[in-house]
Amino acid sequence: MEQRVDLWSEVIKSEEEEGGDIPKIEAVYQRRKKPENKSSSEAVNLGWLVKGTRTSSINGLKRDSWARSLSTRGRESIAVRAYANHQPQKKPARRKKPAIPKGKVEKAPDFQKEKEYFRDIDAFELLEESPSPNKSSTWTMGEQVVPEMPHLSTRLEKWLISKKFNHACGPSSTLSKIFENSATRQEDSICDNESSDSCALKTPEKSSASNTSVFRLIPSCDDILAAEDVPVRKIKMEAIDLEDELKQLSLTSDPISTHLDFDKSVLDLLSACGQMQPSNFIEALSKFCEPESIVKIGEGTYGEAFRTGSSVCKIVPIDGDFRVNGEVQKRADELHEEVILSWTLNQLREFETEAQNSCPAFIKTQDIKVCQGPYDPILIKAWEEWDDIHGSENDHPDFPEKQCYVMFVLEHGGKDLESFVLLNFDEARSLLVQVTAGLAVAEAAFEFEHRDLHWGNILLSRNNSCTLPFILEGKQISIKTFGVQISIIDFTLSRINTGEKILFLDLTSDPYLFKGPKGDKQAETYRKMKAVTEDYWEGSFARTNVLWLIYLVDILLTKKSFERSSKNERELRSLKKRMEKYKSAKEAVLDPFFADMLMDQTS
Ligand SMILES: Nc1ncnc2c1ncn2[C@@H]1O[C@H](COP(=O)(O)OP(=O)(O)OP(=O)(O)O)[C@@H](O)[C@H]1O
Repeated sequence: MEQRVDLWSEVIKSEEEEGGDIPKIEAVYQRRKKPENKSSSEAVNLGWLVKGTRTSSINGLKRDSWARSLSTRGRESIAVRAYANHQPQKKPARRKKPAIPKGKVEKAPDFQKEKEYFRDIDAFELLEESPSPNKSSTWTMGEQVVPEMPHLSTRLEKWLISKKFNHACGPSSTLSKIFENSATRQEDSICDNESSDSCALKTPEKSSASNTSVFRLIPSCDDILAAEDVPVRKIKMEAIDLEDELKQLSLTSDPISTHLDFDKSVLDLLSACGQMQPSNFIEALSKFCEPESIVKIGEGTYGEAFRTGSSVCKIVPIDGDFRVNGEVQKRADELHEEVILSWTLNQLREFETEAQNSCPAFIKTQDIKVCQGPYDPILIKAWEEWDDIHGSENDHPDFPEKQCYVMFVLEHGGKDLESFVLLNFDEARSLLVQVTAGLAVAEAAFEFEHRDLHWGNILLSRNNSCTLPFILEGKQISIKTFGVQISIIDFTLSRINTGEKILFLDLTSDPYLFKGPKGDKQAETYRKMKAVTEDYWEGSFARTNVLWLIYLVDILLTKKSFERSSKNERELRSLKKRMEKYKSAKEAVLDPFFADMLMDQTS
C-alpha cells in the first residue's frame, strides 16, 4: 500500500508542476423559437395527488381527496428543435477545438509517466480491492450511450482510492486530461454517428456534466449550439463531489451499487446530479447539519421534507416496484426532468449585469443528490416525532436496501400560505405582487407556467428587507416587500421551455384532477386550466398563471384573515375582475393595483 501511495505522490507531483485544476462546470445552452406545431405525446402511467386534495388510493391507504384516486400521468418533454421542425436533422458539425487563449502556449500533453504508472498499478491487482466494473457495459451521458472505454472507470476508481490516501493532494488534472484525451478520440465518431437530434436533446445538466473534467466522456455539442444566432443562457452546476465519490469507494465496505447496476434513466439522473453512483443518505445529509439535529418539517404525496441546518431536504423515493403513500413511485426519468426544471429556474436567481430576467421568487435549489439505502434511523426518528405531533398522512418510511431516492436540497422558504399568519393588507399585497412579478419573469425567460400554485405551494418568511430586485425583460425593478418574502415551490405540474426541451406533465389522462368539488377554488382552477389549454398540455398558455393569481386573490379574500379595510377588499375584488382579461402574468403585473409597489430602477 505504501508503494502505491508513493506512486500517486509522483503522479500528483508531476501535475502540480503543470499547475492543473479541475475546471468549474459551466454548461451553455440556447433558447430557440417557440414551437409552432402541435405534437401528440404519450401519457405515461403514474398515480399522483395534489397537496391538500389527497387521493384515496387503490391500496386504500391513508390519503384521501375530493375524488382523485390513482390515475395516470407522466412528465413529458419535447425537444424544442425537433418540436418546432419535423424535418430530418442535419448532422452536427464536428466539435471544434476551443481557441487557445491569447498569451498562452498550448503544451502537447505528455502522459508517458501516467501510462507507466497505470501499467505498474495494474500489476498490483488493485482490482480486488476497488469496486471496479468487471464486465463490459455501457456508460451513458445525457441522451447518448457511449461504449465503455477500456479500463477508464477502473482507473478513475483507482485514482479516487489513491486520493483517499492522499487527502492533501489536489485534484488530478493530468488524470482528467487522460479521460478527456480518451474521450476526444471517441468524440468525432459519436458526433458523426448520432443525429443532430441527440445534440438538440442535450439538457443543460447533461451539458454541464459533459464539461467537467471527470465526466468529459462525450462531446457537449456546445460549439454546434453556440454557432447559432440565438441568445445563450448559462447554467452553473457544482463540480462532481469528489469527497462523496471517495466515501462511496470505501475499501472496507461493499458499495451498495455500482453504475453497472443501473439502467440508463438512473445513470442520466446521476449524471444530472454530478454523481457516478448514489450517495449514502446520512453522509449526504451530514454535509448540511449534524444528523442528530434533523427535524421533519413537512410532507407531500411524494416527498418528505426535513430541515437540515439552514436548508430543507426533500426526499422523494424513486423507481421502486411498490407503492409509497398509496402511489406508484416516481420514475428516475420523471425526476430527471424535475431536476432540469429546478436548475433552470435557479438561473433566475442570477443577477448578472446582462441578465434579462431575474427574480428571487422561486425557491433556490442548493443541491440535488441521488441516494440509496433504507431510511437512516435518524430520519425515521425525525419522521416519527413529526407523526406524533401532526399525524402523518404518509406511510411509515420502511424501505429496502436497494431503494433509490432523489434528495432536493432547497433553501428554507418559510411557512406555506395556508399556515402563515398575514398581519395586514400590505403583507397581502406584497405577496400578490411578488408572485405576479415572479411568474411574469419566468414566463418571459422560459414560457414558464406553474399550473399548481395552490396555497400549499407558496412559502412565506419574514425578514428585514424593504425591497427585492427583479429584472423583467431587461427592466430593473424594486418590489416593496413590507418585510415579507415569498418562495414558490413544487414544480411537479409545471411547464417550462428550457430552450432545448419543453418539459410538461400531460394531464390529459388524469381525469380525476378535474373532478374536484364544485365551488372549490382549487378544483375550479384545474378545470379552468383544462378549458384554456383544451388538453394540449405541451402548449404555452400563460393564461394558466393568471388563473392561479385569480385563485390567490380569492384565497386572500375568503380564506385568510388579516387586518384590512372595506376599501382594501374592494381593491382586491376589482383586481380580480381586471385579471379576468389578462392573458399572462406579464400583463397582470402592469395592473394599477401593483403600481405603487413596483419601483422602476432604470429610469
Ligand atoms: N424549501 C422549503 N422550505 C420550507 N418548507 C418546505 C420546502 N419545501 C417543501 N417544504 C414543506 O414540505 C411540504 C411538501 O413539499 P412539496 O409540496 O414540495 O412536496 P410534494 O410531495 O411535491 O407535494 P405534493 O403532494 O403537492 O406533490 C410543503 O408543503 C412544505 O410544507
